[in-house]
Amino acid sequence: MTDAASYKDTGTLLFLDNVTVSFDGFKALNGLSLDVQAGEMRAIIGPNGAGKTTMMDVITGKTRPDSGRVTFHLTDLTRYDEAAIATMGIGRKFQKPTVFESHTVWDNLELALKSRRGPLTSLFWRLSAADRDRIADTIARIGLEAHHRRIAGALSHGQKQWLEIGMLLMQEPELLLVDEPVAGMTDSETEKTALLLRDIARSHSVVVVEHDMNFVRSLGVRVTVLHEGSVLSEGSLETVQNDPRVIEVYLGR
Ligand SMILES: Nc1ncnc2c1ncn2[C@@H]1O[C@H](COP(=O)(O)OP(=O)(O)OP(=O)(O)O)[C@@H](O)[C@H]1O
Repeated sequence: MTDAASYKDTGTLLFLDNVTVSFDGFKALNGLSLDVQAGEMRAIIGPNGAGKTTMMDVITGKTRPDSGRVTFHLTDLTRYDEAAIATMGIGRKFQKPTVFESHTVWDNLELALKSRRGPLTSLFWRLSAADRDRIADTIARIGLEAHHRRIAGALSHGQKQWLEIGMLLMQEPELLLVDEPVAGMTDSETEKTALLLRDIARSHSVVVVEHDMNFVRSLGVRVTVLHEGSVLSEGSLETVQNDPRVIEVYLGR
């Protein structure tokens, strides 16, 4: 049985198969293989330059690999562009929040919902009661009930990050890619973000890249350590933290 077949049998949602990406001869990803199960939340850690961002770029179609395959539900993503991949159900949240600062929390979520339905529809389209319920539910989920009429620009950094996660949820992605969500957050915001992602992971698959080990610990999920463009170690946070190779290249520095 090939690798691909065995992954399929165990419910793999996303499979990076021996992916290599070179920039001017330098291999940012070097034979990277990784699988994420349907319904799983996976944390990706690794030192600066390990290839984490490049990996996200390859999954979302921003960067094309030199070789290897990236499959989502057995569809080879390397044949599609960013817009098509987003439509297939992969949503990405970049490190810096990109909310519409001069719009309210509610309007940001409404815009995210409309943009999913396409520019032409959104010109004439009115919110249904079900749409309003979805926006209200999402506001509750991201903990911004008391702030829904506030201008996004007036929110704290953490609240903006949660709003952007909410905007991502409005697009109903099956898989969320979340890049360093707690960078710059207070401890209390970090704890709330872990709870939010754990809640989201009950109904979505999630890949989260993060440097903050306390945050990764509180997620309580399988961890993949990247180093020099490939997987160095994988398992629980405790397992990878005790792996001598990880200690040498990353945690022990
Ligand atoms: N467009 C590019 N051109 C040239 N080199 C690049 C390019 N993008 C990334 N690299 C290099 O590829 C390597 C992997 O970069 P990448 O950003 O994926 O790492 P990372 O794990 O996300 O790091 P960090 O934690 O610092 O964000 C780095 O050495 C980086 O300098």
